[in-house]
Amino acid sequence: MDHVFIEGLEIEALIGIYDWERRIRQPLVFDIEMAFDNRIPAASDDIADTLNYKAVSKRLIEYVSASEFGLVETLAERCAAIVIEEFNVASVRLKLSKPGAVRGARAVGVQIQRTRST
Ligand SMILES: Nc1nc2c(c(=O)[nH]1)N=C([C@H](O)[C@@H](O)CO)CN2
Repeated sequence: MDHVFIEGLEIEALIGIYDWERRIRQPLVFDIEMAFDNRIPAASDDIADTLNYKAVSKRLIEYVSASEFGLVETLAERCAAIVIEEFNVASVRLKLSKPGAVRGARAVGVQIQRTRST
């Protein structure tokens, strides 16, 4: 299966379980891999036939910027659902990193894989 990917998409959000985290915005980084048959846009050379990574990025920036969840698990799940439902993607792997959240670690976070239920 082919994929369309978005790597290192940085978005600031209000996220975290501690009081101090509810008062600031923190950078989050998304790495997203979406299953898609790229043979159709490759044959037509038409952007309308693609899974448009710019459109997906724009939608996630809008959603994540306005979100206020406590856990990265919750935000990752909602973002995967947006990709599957709004962009008709059959399967998505999404890694959500929270850089600098834990002293000594470059980043912490979650990685999930979700498949559309038919
Ligand atoms: N599995 C998780 N562990 C932790 C989370 C989380 O969202 N998922 N969040 C925190 C704090 O908000 C942390 O990021 C602040 O340093 C701790 N553990």
